[in-house]
Amino acid sequence: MIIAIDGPAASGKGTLARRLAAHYGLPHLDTGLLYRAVGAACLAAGGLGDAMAAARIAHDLDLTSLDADALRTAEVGEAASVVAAVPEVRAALLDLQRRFAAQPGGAVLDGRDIGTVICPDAGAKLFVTATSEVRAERRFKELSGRGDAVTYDEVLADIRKRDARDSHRAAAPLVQAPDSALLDTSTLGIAEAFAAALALVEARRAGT
Ligand SMILES: Nc1ncnc2c1ncn2[C@@H]1O[C@H](COP(=O)(O)OP(=O)(O)O)[C@@H](O)[C@H]1O
Ligand SMILES: Nc1ccn([C@@H]2O[C@H](COP(=O)(O)OP(=O)(O)O)[C@@H](O)[C@H]2O)c(=O)n1
Repeated sequence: MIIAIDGPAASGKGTLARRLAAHYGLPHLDTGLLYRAVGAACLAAGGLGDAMAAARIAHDLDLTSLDADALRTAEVGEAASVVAAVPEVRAALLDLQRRFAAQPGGAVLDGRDIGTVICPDAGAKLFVTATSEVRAERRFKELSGRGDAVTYDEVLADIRKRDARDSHRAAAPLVQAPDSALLDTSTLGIAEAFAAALALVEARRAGT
């Protein structure tokens, strides 16, 4: 079974994807990390202005060398969102994601376009969301907890700007797939959100 999980920044999709993958014994791919890795490499190479350089970096991306912790900063999130709007970058990352999804037994992938573009035939699709204030609070706690010098207001502004860019770009915009189940986690803790996500996936498996 392929489980596709999409949603805006810090909605909790990665947390749910990891838990669902552990529950079903499936491999998990955090596709945001791919775009973060391309964004970080562009920053290191001098900037985000060269779309073709970004596409080359995406094409040569080595999945085994991703440093997830180093990539989860606000600055890299913003850079990821900029390079993610480049169609050639998305095209360069397409096969890798589809191959991951095609593993025997299935996989869990989370991102922005999994249910719409990468795995349109996924057996279960979730669109995870929460209010921007709740998401900013969660991301603020996460980033300040690891020692990043950010304020709540900066995180909220960053999330709003990134969501707007991700939703309004021409290439694979962030949009809920019509056949996905909506899960709003604004008032749910992690355990409650996981229980709700599991119930939605089980309902899809049962064909209800
Ligand atoms: N339902 C929830 N309640 C409270 N905190 C949550 C919830 N879901 C996720 N979090 C926390 O919010 C932060 C962002 O979650 P994450 O799963 O990384 O989101 P995303 O993958 O959508 O960016 C993490 O620190 C995570 O532990
Ligand atoms: N499938 C995906 C995953 C991420 N992305 C881009 O990559 C950025 C970082 O994604 P992420 O999932 O790591 O971000 P968070 O939701 O964790 O903040 C997003 O803002 C999107 O611009 C995308 O375009 N498509």
